[in-house]
Amino acid sequence: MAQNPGKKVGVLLVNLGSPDAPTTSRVRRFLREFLGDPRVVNLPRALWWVILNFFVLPFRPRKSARAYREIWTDKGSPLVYYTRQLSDKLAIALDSDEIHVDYAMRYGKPVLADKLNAFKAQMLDEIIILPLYPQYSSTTTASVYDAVDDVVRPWRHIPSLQFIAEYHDHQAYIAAVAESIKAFWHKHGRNDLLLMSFHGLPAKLTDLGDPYYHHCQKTAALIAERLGLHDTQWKLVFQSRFGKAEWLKPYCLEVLQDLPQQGSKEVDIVCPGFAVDCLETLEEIALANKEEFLAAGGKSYRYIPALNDSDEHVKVMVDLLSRRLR
Ligand SMILES: C=CC1=C(C)c2cc3[nH]c(cc4nc(cc5[nH]c(cc1n2)c(C)c5CCC(=O)O)C(CCC(=O)O)=C4C)c(C)c3C=C
Ligand SMILES: [Fe+2]
Ligand SMILES: [Fe+2]
Repeated sequence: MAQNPGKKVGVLLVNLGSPDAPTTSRVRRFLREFLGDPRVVNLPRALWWVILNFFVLPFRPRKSARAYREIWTDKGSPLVYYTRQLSDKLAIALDSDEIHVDYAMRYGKPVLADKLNAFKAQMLDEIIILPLYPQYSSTTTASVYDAVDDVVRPWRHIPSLQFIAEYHDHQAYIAAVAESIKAFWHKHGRNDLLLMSFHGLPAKLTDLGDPYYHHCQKTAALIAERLGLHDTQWKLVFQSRFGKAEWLKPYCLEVLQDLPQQGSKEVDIVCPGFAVDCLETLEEIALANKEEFLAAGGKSYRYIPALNDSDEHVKVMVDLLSRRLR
């Protein structure tokens, strides 16, 4: 990759994170850190502290741990495994002594501060942070910015810092997702309707200036366009609602429960907002929601995997970085 000779650059892929193990106590520890982040739950602190400690953490971890056990592998959490693989393969693809590639998690391990401090010890000239969130949200991307800021604040010498804020309409990303859908259809045949499901957010965040909803709409429309789909052949939905407030609509589960009565008994579902497979895709979408759809009268339901550590995904990362490295 072309870059200024002698300039040492660190590239850090950052993903959300997972518990260390699918047990109630480890999931509780993970959720305490995750849901304690004011970017994720933006309620008055004292009120949320009471809700979190008395109504969420005593109950949710048991249920979530059960879900994590459904998708846990001998290599650990799929999210952490695929992120590590992607990072390793990106390092090989960039093939440069001057570019140091690593990965970290916003919550849990590997700890973001450890990875940034390791970059500091290597006396890099520049650090590029690439959050693995194609669509920007204050709840995810901005939280990575906060965490990086917390780490570098005490440093005397802060190198150039670049953040890749989003890539929701990046040509290589859209093409990679569309091609992965085409490849799936080529192998398994094609169902009547394609659902594109994105992680949800509290709806009020859009009014407060969070562009996530618009990014998801744009990503989905571009993928549909690239696949040559008519409006009746695909639908955008939002999954993983948490709590009682209104989240972005339409809700994935409600749509799936209604579709069979409306005559759509066959669906394929893809989650373009998830760079790699995780609890929310493998358990909620591929397992739990499938059961609900079939119970509501659906006949065929297939989950199309995330880009994960595929060569095509590595190429997306190289393409995203190439302009920054030049
Ligand atoms: C409390 C509200 C939540 C917001 C807002 C939220 C936004 C958000 N999350 C992701 C990506 C992932 N979320 C994952 C798990 C997960 N998310 C929430 C809650 C919110 N997410 C919870 C409570 C959990 C934990 C599991 C559970 O108890 O249900 C994951 C999976 C992690 C894994 O280990 O596999 C991902 C990935 C995005 C992209 C997003 C906003 C755009
Ligand atoms: Fe989430
Ligand atoms: Fe979920």
